[in-house]
Amino acid sequence: MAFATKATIASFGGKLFKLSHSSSTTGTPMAVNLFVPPSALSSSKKAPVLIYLSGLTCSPENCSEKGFFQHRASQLGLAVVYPDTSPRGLDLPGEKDSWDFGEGAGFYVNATQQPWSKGYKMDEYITNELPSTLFSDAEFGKYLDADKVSITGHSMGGHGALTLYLKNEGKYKSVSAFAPICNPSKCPWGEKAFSGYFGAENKEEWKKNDATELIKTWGGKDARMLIDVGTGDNFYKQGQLLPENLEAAVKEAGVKGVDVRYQKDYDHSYYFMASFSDEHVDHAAKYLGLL
Ligand SMILES: N[C@@H](CCC(=O)N[C@@H](CSC=O)C(=O)NCC(=O)O)C(=O)O
Repeated sequence: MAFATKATIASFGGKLFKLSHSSSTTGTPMAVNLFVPPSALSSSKKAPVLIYLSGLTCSPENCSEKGFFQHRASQLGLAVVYPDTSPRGLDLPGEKDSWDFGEGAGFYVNATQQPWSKGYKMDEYITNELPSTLFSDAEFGKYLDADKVSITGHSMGGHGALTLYLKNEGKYKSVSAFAPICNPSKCPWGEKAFSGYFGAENKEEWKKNDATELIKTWGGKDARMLIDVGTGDNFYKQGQLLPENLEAAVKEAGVKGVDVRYQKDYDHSYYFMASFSDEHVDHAAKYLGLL
């Protein structure tokens, strides 16, 4: 059994499994939460999967506890995977010095610069190791449909969802994001993270990991992309998110199927997330054949 089960919690008629496994990509134990809907628990029908990527400082707990994805996912028969946001316990110098870099802030990239290249490989972990380990697991694989996967996320995780979707055309059926960082090469959070993970001068690597840059050369026809941003979000007001830059790139590149919505007065918190999580689950469900 690849996963150790730390807790099994009843939620909206399904089960939330709090799991841990040993990752060869990060070189650490990794926590992950998995919600299995009642339909998959009580029959042999496998559930399509939505991967949710969390923001800065988060663990798998934040969204499982207060994102309310399980509400609609349970009704529709969708499984939800809540991974962690970075390796933990590598003990790299400076790893815990700030809340927006290092532990809890892996940015879903493969770091190329020392010491972060030792284990800060969250792109590889989320794209390959975690799904292949889950889908082939003797206990949990039987619940999950490996051919029907979508991705979503919040803030740093919203950017992770956008970039992993754009980098891996066809792997995910759709993408959505809440208050995503849209153009990290141009905002303080992203400049700090990319300088650390890739090096301040390595702008080619920055481009390959920036959603606004990636969409300029994206080859797909229909982006199936939903983005919500709150107009009362202080991080939006401070220029950390820059959704307008993404919208401009979408327009210039002629990409179809991108819906960016500005939600009046909503902030950056999980009150915002929970208010729209049903709609993001519906967006995923539409392309996963559940609606
Ligand atoms: N500690 C910080 C605030 C950190 C924060 O707001 N994190 C967000 C994600 S921000 C972008 O990735 C979050 O999701 N926090 C967890 C939560 O449960 O709200 C500060 O002091 O400003």
